[in-house]
Amino acid sequence: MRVDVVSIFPDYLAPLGLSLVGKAAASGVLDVRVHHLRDFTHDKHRSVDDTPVGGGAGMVMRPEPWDEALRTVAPEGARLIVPTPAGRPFTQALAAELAAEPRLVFACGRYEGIDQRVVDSARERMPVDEVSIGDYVLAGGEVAVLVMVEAVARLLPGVLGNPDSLVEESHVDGLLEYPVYTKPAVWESREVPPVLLSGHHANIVRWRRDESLRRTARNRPDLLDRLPASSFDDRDLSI
Ligand SMILES: COC(=O)COc1cccc(COC(=O)c2cn[nH]c2)c1
Repeated sequence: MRVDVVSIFPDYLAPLGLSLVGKAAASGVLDVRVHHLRDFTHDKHRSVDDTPVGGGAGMVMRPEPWDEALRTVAPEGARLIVPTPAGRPFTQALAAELAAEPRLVFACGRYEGIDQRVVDSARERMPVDEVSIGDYVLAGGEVAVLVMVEAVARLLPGVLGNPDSLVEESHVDGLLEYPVYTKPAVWESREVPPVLLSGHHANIVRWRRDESLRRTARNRPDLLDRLPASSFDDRDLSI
């Protein structure tokens, strides 16, 4: 997979060279390229923003540099992702969908945002997703890109040491993951739940499912509404 990122703060994307994503890049599974938006300006001050039409506080990113950057960086066949508080939610399902794409381009907005005509124009050339990583406002899209690239990269074949860990994790089966424990069996007088030491695989599976349901009911009751009724059969969900 090739990933291009356009930003006025390209150094913000340096962490993509580290750890998991860095290894994926080194192994050739992922090819990440970061571009400076100002390289697509032609005025003396390399300006990328201007005052908002219609008034209002702050500045808006000008269409010309973005249009040139995206036409240069994102030829046919790429999918454009624009992080924005006004976007559709970024979910594990969307991460899995993006992991199947050959090319992704991320546009990092700053200030009050990018002139909307850039997005409208790009939609005529390629698929465009305006995506939110959460209901809060950041100073720019760069951090959201780090989040999304990591969530996507870890799904790529060969990136995770143990791909089995992708099966039982939060949001894969619609539930939150059960609590996990390691040695020692007793730590600071706190025992690991005995069922996990019992060696009864079926009991362990059931306990973990119950804990997932309990944790989901406590932290994310909204997720329970989406589950098929069969998910609950005879379970007691007392939290
Ligand atoms: C058309 O899209 C745009 O103009 C995007 O413009 C901006 C402006 C300010 C900040 C951001 C970064 O995204 C978030 O804050 C964000 C994403 N998820 N949750 C919060 C993006």
